[in-house]
Amino acid sequence: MPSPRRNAEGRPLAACAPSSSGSPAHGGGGGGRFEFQSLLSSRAPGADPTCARLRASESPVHRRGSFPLAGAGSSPALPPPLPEEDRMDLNPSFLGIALRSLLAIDLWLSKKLGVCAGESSSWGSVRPLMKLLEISGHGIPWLLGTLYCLSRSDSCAGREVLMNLLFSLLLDLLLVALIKGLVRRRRPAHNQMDMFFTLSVDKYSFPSGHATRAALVSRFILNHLVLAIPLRVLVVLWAFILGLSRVMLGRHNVTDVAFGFFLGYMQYSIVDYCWLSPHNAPVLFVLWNQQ
Ligand SMILES: CC(C)=CCC/C(C)=C/CC/C(C)=C/COP(=O)(O)O
Repeated sequence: MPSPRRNAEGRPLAACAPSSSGSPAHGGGGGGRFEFQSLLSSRAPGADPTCARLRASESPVHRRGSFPLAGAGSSPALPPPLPEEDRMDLNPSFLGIALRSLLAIDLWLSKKLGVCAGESSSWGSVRPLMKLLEISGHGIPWLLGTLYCLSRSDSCAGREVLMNLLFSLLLDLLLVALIKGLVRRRRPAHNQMDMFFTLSVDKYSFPSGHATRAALVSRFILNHLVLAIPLRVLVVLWAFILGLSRVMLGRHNVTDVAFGFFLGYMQYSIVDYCWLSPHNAPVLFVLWNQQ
């Protein structure tokens, strides 16, 4: 006898749940993915409390007079209670519903905004410009640029700021790689994996490394460079457009970028708190000065 279909948590799906595995709507599939599939399974009629009530009332065991009788002339026997895990499925928590709704909106909006995901997309002609923007937020140019400026800097204050920028960029790479490896959310199905120089964890999309870098670097620049107002506005605009371009290119969902901005912003607070100076990290500065 075929075993019943189960949802992402391994709980049995009701018979009226639509079959959803392997559909392109689920982003190409992948082990443990928490996307439309779990959304459908929890909203499937079998998991919906209203539907469950309806089905229960249609069920032969619930029909008046059709219960198996406990004994001749006695009252009808009660149906056996549902197993614990089924009861949990029939009563999804408010948080669960809110998260699943957010996820559905996220996937829908990200697909709608992915207008440069391919050359044939509606804004396909802007794709080269978006890819240029992608390079402006890539880790390699930022790391190499900071190292180059450090090697050319002849003031103590300049070296201190650059040393901290280098520390920020490395911390960012580490944290993003760690979270991507833990969360393992696949990139959107409409993404073309044609990015310049990626690490193995970059097959995952949560959070967006470009968004974390954009928020971190722009906050760093605004706090440590004396810039005229128009240039400050330009820095903020760059960060915002870079984040938006990740979704337009189809690289990310909106929540990857939103969380990336949040993480980058918080990373700057960490850097600011642990600010490296010749007083608290003399070895670093002495070593660099000997270069
Ligand atoms: C020192 C070291 C390990 C440098 C690696 C720099 C590097 C390859 C960074 C990857 C940058 C990248 C492609 C991030 C992915 O950004 P998303 O916005 O697509 O998450």
